Amino acid sequence: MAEPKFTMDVGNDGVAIIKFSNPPVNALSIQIFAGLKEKWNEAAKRNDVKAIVLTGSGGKFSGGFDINVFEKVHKTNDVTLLHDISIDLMTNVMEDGKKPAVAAVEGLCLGGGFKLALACHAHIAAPRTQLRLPDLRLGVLPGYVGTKHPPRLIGLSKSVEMMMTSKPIMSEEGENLGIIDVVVLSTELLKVARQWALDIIESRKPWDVDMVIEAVIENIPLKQQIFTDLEKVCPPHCILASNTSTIDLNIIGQKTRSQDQIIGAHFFSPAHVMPLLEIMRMKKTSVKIILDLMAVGKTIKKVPVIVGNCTGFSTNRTFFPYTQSAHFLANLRADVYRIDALITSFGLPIGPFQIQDLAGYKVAVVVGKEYRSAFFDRVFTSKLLDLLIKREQNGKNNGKGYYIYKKGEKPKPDPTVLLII
Ligand SMILES: C[C@H](O)CC(=O)SCCNC(=O)CCNC(=O)[C@H](O)C(C)(C)COP(=O)(O)OP(=O)(O)OC[C@H]1O[C@@H](n2cnc3c(N)ncnc32)[C@H](O)[C@@H]1OP(=O)(O)O
Repeated sequence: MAEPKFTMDVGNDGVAIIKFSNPPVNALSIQIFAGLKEKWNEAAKRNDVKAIVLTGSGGKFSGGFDINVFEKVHKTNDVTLLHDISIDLMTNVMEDGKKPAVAAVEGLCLGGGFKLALACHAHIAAPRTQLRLPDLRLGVLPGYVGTKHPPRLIGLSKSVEMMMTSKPIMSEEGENLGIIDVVVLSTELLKVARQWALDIIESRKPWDVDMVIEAVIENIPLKQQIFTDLEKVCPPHCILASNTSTIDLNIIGQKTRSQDQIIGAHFFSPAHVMPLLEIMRMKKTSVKIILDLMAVGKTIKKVPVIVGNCTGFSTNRTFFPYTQSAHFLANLRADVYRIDALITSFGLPIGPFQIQDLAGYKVAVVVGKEYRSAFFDRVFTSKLLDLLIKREQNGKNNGKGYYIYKKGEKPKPDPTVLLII
């Protein structure tokens, strides 16, 4: 075999093309991993490099890990030959890199080569490129990022099929499945990959998204602490989202320096059923973070709607006066069950008091506190919930609320509630 070679050409547009060569099939030896790591670190440090394109030479991306090394390991039992530099390269250097990377693959993209491509943020392929995880055929489990990225990109069943059968798929099928972003002519491969990298930098295309969603109870100091901690451990491109339904994001992010990364991702209960995803942006939230969250929302088949930032955002700002009106009427001695019945006969699936039972009263109490502090001159304060909590009623989660909940039975009004009113 000829000596492995690496080149890095940095264009005026800030895209570094890193090319590796190890004829005949660009097999991944320890020298290749070490050389790629060196080039990647150089690209990460250089101010004139904004993004990276990774490609193999000679019309082949890579035939995978150097199988001669496997043979040596089998013969000698010396597992140190399988140096962990490859894992370090793919997970710590490439995946955690702060600059977007695009893989331009053609011909062969097998085993470790496929995983090397998957560790990049986007994947462009030439026609009829072979994508394959042949690891099991060699008696090893697909390592590196091989069990992590395929399930995220093409779902569990197709990934397991690829891993268990070691059968290849072609780049055209990969594009249909979503593991390849686009298939382009071999002559266009580098041009398209380069433009893709620039589009990621300019926020015209999303990165593979890193995202954290905070979903603790509506408690300001707790949320602030969580975001201060997240800022220390998450990379700068990571979406730092809060599932708050109510608290102003400026307050949540007040103690961080990462306000451009902070955004609201309000999933509606029950989150696995309700399609709406309310995306709340602050003035400082970056366009890239908004676009990335939109892409995540669409990927998980939600309906993302972008709204501005204020206490209650858009849905709870509308919903809260509705609940308040119901409580106002109850305080005028209207029958809570009649209110719920009228609302359901109007066409809503359940009434305001039953919704409160489902959400639990603790949520209603903390949310009410936020509204009182933000809109103190226009909030009606009812004692009803406090009185119910004193009677150890907390809605559906302890079976006792405005309604009585028993397994297998429809909720029944609790007539003693009317006595309190
Ligand atoms: C942990 C990691 O994720 C583990 C992995 O990466 S597992 C995946 C390891 N890779 C593989 O299993 C691929 C094995 N190779 C093949 O299937 C086929 O060789 C191929 C499809 C790449 C090419 O097939 P074909 O065009 O018919 O050429 P073929 O004659 O087989 O190979 C050409 C040369 O490349 C060498 N070669 C192919 N793959 C190689 C590899 N992965 N490592 C080292 N050498 C390899 C062959 O030994 C041969 O060398 P020679 O000319 O000196 O005899």
